[in-house]
Amino acid sequence: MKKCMVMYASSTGNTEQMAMAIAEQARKEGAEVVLCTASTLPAAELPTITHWALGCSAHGVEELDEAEFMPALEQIEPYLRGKPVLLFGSYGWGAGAYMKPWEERTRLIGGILCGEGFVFEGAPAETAVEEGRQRAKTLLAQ
Ligand SMILES: Cc1cc2nc3c(=O)[nH]c(=O)nc-3n(C[C@H](O)[C@H](O)[C@H](O)COP(=O)(O)O)c2cc1C
Repeated sequence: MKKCMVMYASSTGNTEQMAMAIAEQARKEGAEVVLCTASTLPAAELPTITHWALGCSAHGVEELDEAEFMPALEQIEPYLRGKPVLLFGSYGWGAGAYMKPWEERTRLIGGILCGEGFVFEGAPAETAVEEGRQRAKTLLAQ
């Protein structure tokens, strides 16, 4: 049984909207889904997860959210080795530049990236939500 964690941090709800769409699609693909925020990470679930969808918006100067997201990501990273990982998140003005170092970091710890990190501007438009659903399908097909 595939078990997908959709873990995210979202200050104004933009990345959260995408997390919901990805979680819904993952369920449609037949996976058990654990949907949580970075601050409500259920640590006991981590060893049981087979597929990962991790969402964080652009923070700082093209960085991940240090306060809420990074502590959860650091807890999760040991479990990403050899597993399919979809990265996603919303940005405001930087065209998603923050995603590249995150992709590299994920590769270095042995995560199997499900394509490039998926970025979208502001609140996700319906076209972005549809791409998110497609990304979730691709993730769960691995
Ligand atoms: C403190 C702070 C820092 C930000 N830094 C960036 C940035 O470096 N690059 C960027 O494109 N957007 C930046 N943004 C904009 C957010 O990424 C953008 O508004 C996004 O849609 C928020 O998504 P969320 O509601 O999921 O957190 C920043 C926003 C805040 C509040």
